[in-house]
Amino acid sequence: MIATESLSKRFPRVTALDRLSVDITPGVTGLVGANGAGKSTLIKILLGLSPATEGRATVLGLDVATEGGAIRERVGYMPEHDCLPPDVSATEFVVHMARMSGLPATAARERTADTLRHVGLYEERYRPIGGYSTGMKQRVKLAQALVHDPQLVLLDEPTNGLDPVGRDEMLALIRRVHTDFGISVLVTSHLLGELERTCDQVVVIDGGKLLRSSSTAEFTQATGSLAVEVTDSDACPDGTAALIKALAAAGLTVQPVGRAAEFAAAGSGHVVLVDVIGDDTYDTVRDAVTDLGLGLVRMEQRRHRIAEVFQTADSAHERGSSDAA
Ligand SMILES: Nc1ncnc2c1ncn2[C@@H]1O[C@H](COP(=O)(O)OP(=O)(O)OP(=O)(O)O)[C@@H](O)[C@H]1O
Repeated sequence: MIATESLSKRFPRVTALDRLSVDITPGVTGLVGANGAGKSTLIKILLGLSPATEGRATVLGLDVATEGGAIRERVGYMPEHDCLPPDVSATEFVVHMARMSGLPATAARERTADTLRHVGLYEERYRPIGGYSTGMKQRVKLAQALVHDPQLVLLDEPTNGLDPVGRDEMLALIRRVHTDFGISVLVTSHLLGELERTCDQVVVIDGGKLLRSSSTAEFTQATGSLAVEVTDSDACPDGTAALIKALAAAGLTVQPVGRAAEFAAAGSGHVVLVDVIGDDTYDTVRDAVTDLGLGLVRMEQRRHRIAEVFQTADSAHERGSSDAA
């Protein structure tokens, strides 16, 4: 769907993209990188709006250097920054954008109504945009990217400025753009974690260079540890501590509860991580829980979080540099 080959973009003082080669397949793809990593620069090159200094790129098989117009007919773009006129309503603005994309007047009005309903802005669509909340403005930006029924949308930081609930709603909406309409999505974010739930593929860039491009499933593959959560009982007022002791006595390695912060954040603090050494580890855990008379809330294979993949790489890198030093 998108392919870049040794793509570079140099500004006088900074190299925004540095020989980036990546293949992006249809579906929902996250483009992750810190501020200044080169995400917006890449999007502008892919739209044919800004020329690359070196290298090549194609979008839907079209060359960004020579076929920018054809690309923009087939691709929707949601820019990062606030760019909406405050004095017109969402309906007026999105109809205008649909007309600019070449839709006839009636089709533009119909598509606008459908698209605004889809992004959850139906009730407020006749009010001036200047009075909208940040979340509503982000939805208008998304609607104008979708209104001409593109094959692909490029969404630059669509969750920027949103609170946690707004972020979740926007991410769910982005997922539905693909599942309900079959439109492929490239979405940028500086937050690795939020794309893990939304994207099929994640591309990570840093300083304009590709760090990694993998399917989300590869990033989050199962680890060798088991997350176990138990209840307390009258006989064992601290069920977790009793379980840790029993499992250690049975020869299993139990990691400190503090490592299970992601589960604690989800509302359950009593999780222990047990290293799986074979199929009988599951039986050992079950038997220990039963012998102690505790309730087993869950026993599940733990998966990597994407951020951990990079933390591990960073600490290995730091260890390497201090060894060298
Ligand atoms: N027109 C420009 N002239 C000079 N430097 C630029 C220009 N556009 C971008 N840059 C620089 O290129 C680098 C990459 O910028 P870019 O906007 O692509 O990053 P980003 O990953 O999108 O970050 P952000 O999320 O903060 O926008 C930055 O160092 C930026 O300052």
